Parts: sequence; structure tokens; C-alpha cells
Amino acid sequence: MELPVINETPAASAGGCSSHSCGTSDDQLGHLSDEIRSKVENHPCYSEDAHHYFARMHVAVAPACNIQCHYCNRKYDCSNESRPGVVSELLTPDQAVKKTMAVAANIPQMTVLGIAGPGDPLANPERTFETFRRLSAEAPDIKLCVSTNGLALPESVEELSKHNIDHVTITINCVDPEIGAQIYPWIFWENKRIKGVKGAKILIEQQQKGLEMLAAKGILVKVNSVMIPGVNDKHLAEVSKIVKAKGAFLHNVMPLIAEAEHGTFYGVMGQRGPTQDELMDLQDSCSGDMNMMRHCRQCRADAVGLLGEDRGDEFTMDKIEAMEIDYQSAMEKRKVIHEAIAEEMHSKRAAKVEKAASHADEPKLNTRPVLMAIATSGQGVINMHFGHAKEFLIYEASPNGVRFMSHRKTDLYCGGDDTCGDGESVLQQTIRSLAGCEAVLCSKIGYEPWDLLEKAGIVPNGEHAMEPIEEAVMAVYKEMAAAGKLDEAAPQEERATA
Ligand SMILES: C[S@@+](CC[C@H](N)C(=O)[O-])C[C@H]1O[C@@H](n2cnc3c(N)ncnc32)[C@H](O)[C@@H]1O
Ligand code: SF4
Ligand code: SF4
Repeated sequence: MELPVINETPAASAGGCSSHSCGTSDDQLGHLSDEIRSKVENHPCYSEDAHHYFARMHVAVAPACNIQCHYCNRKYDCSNESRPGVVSELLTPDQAVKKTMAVAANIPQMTVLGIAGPGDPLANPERTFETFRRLSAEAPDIKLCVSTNGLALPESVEELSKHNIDHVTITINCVDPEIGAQIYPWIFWENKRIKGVKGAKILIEQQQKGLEMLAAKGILVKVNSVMIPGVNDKHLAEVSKIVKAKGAFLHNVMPLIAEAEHGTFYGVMGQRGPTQDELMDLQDSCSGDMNMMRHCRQCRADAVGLLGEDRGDEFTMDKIEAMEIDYQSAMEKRKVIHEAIAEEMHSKRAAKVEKAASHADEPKLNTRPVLMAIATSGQGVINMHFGHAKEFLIYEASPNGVRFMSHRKTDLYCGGDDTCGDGESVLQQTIRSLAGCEAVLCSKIGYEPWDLLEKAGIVPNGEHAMEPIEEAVMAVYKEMAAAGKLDEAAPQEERATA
């Protein structure tokens, strides 16, 4: 059975499972044991539902790495870029603790502190564990997370479990050393650089061993895999099965980001990343066995805020040094806010289950699935102007219900530079990024984008402002069905075959 955490309950008209990802029609969080539910329900990465409400932050205390991946270059930094491994300022453990407490006091919805680089946290054990040690004592209400390539994991499991760490991410791109040799040119192991298949074999063994040790301790493991077309794309479904069998809780298949200017091996060699469709197909093919994460934003190693937003500029060290933080009172305020959000989430879930039950006798639609883009700034409702959206969440509506699929980033066109490098207007580029979607739901939209969206075959819709996303998506889907629009092929398909 598909695991509970990631997708919310299929919306109102859902009559059962969709064939691929969204496995149950009940309240999925309700299927978890109390212990696991308490670990995931306010973790924005482990629960798709929670990511609408709760924020995370990373502190960049770990500069060194013990392996080389062909897609990573930590020397390239751009403050406007959101990408793993990128940071603006490296922190000492003391600075990281101050920063975390300042953010937690100012953004009470911040529940999770992760260390994810810019290098490998376990290749910098003193800095990483000093940060965790202090935070678990001084800010016990913050969940602590770590993200690692896994090479030094087995020797670190004991220490990790001492610091109240419930969540560990391991990047596992393969279980076959031949494939590993195409991703990892070398590892640094027992004071030697070990290249090729031999190095990849050691890395894979350490990752698998670390995964089993964490699972045995009841620590929740998320596995990240970078999808690299032509290298490991055909292999990742097998990886998914194996890591699930060894106790991983969640699988996050992410697209390779490879640009020549980043100076990575793949970037320079012209290795491409997957298309949106390739990524979604692979996530679907893994999801029969595994609980999939689809809402990862591939954050910077110093990201702050809700997933998809970055408030790092508000919390530079010079600003933090000037703040006066009373963490004891901040903690009391945080507790009240967390309880209020939990209550809101709970009543929304209950209302959804009730609504689904009240529609259970309706005849099931016999219509094709449709993708819709949503402009939201959080709280699970449609509350953003089209022109202010930095990203759109993509949902699929079908006779089986509504499910979250992915997100698409956009260059903000409203108030920004009006043209991209290639002469295309930013608005045109935004609309192009929504290819495959048939409707956009936002709180408001101007005449110009309205017109251009219609010309692109995407229906703009500002009629569901402040409504819960899934209900609004299902309402629009039913309107499209009633208007006979879903009996025909999707407009994009027609255009493609014309
Ligand atoms: C920057 S790493 C830091 C943690 C640790 N060193 C690791 O690799 O797991 C965080 C995540 O970003 C991923 N990542 C790094 N560069 C990437 C790229 N160019 N494209 C896609 N994912 C990337 C890594 O594979 C890893 O899952
Ligand atoms: S393990 Fe992480 S930090 Fe190290 S090279 Fe790979 S992606 Fe970069
Ligand atoms: S990179 Fe993905 S898993 Fe990590 S904090 Fe960002 S959204 Fe969560």
C-alpha cells in the first residue's frame, strides 16, 4: 500500500485509488502510528500537507566533502540562485546556533533545522555535532535533520541518535558500482583517494549499511536520488525498491541541475537534466512500492523559510548580532502557534474526509486527467496574484481525485526586468513554463497575462481566491467536465499532433 504521509487525501469526488501514486482515499496521516505521525506532521519535507504551513532552515556549517559527485561544484555561488550546495556565508557552530534561534523566534512556523552542506555534514563531524549538541540543549523544540552522501554514516549513527535527530537524508544515486563510477569520480576513504568502480562500491556499501543501522534505531530515513538521464534513470526504480526493503521511509527523486557555468563535470560535458515529464514518469514508476516526495525545492545550503521562499537576506549574521532574543518566551509563542496550525490542519483534513464521504454515491466521472497550476503563498489556499508568483504548484485532477504533482519555478515578471536574456519576455517565459497545464488558479490576474494564457490554451481562473487548493481544483475540473472539455484530447496534445 502507498504510504500515508506525502499526499493528502484525494479531494471530494475521489472514489478510490489512482493507478500510480496516490494510493489511499482515507486520511493518509491517519494511517501512521502516533510516534511516526508526530515526527512527520509538522515537517515540511516529510509531509506534503505540512509544507503549506511549516518552514525549514539550513545552516551552512559543513564546507568539506569526502567524495566528488560529477554534478557538484561548491565554489560557484550566486546569491540569486536556489540550488543545493550554494551558500552566501559559511557559519561557525556558534553563529549557526545564534542564527537558528533568531529565525525560530522570528518565524515561529520554522520547525526544522537541517545541515545539508555546502559539503557533507558527516565529513565535518566536529562542526556538525557541536551545532546539534548545542541546539538540542538550547532549542529543544526544533527538529534536527542532516543530509549526507552516506560514506561516513555507519560510524556516525551512534552520535546522531544522541542528539535527538529523528530524520536523516542519504543521497543514494545507485546500487550498482558500474553506474556509480559514472557519477562519482573518486571518494576519500581511509586517507586515500579511491577512484572509479572501486570507490563507488565502497560508497554504496557504506550507504546501505548506514541506512539499515538508522532504520534499526527507528530514525526516519529519506533517500535522495538525483535523476541523471542516460546514467541512472533506468536504474532508480530498482534503487527505490531496495531502499524501501531496507527501511527507508521516503524517496525523493530530484532532477539533475547541470549548467556549464557551474563548472561541474556534467555541466561542462553537456549532460542534460530530465524533462518534467521524464521526472514525473519515474516518480510514478517508483511510487507503486515507495512513498515519494514530490515537493522538494532543491534548496540552498543556507535556505530559510517556507519551501519555495527564501528569507535568508533577513537573517544575515550582521542583522542577527543586532537582535535581542528571549528564546524562552519565543518557545512559548511557538508552541501556541504550532498547536493552532495543527488544529487548522486537522479540521481541514476532517472536513475533506467528510466531504468525500458525502460525495461517495455520486457517479464516477469518466474523463481524462488534467494538470492545473496554482498560485499560493501557503496555508493550502489559493491566495497569490498571478504576477507575484515565484513558483506554481502543479496538481492533477482526475476522476480519482486531486493529487500534488510538482512545482514549476518562474522568473517573477511583475516589477522585474521585463525581458530574459534570449529576448523572450519574462511573462512569455512564465507561460511557457506552464506547458501541459490547462488552467491556472490564482487570487487575481491582470489583463495582459489573462490574454496570453488564453492564447496558450491555458484557462486563467481568479474565482477561487482563499479557497482550499484541492477543493478549488476539483470544482474547476467538474466545471470543465460539465462543459464537455474533458471528452476531447488535451489542447496541448492536439497542438502537438496538428
Ligand atoms: C548539496 S548536497 C549536501 C549534502 C550531502 N553532501 C549530499 O550530497 O547528500 C544536498 C543534496 O543536493 C543534491 N545535489 C547537489 N548538486 C546537485 C545538482 N547539481 N543537481 C541535483 N541535485 C544536486 C545532492 O545530491 C544532495 O542530495
Ligand atoms: S556529496 Fe554532496 S557536497 Fe559532496 S560532492 Fe556530492 S553533492 Fe557535493
Ligand atoms: S532540499 Fe528538499 S528535502 Fe531538503 S529542505 Fe529543501 S525541500 Fe526539504
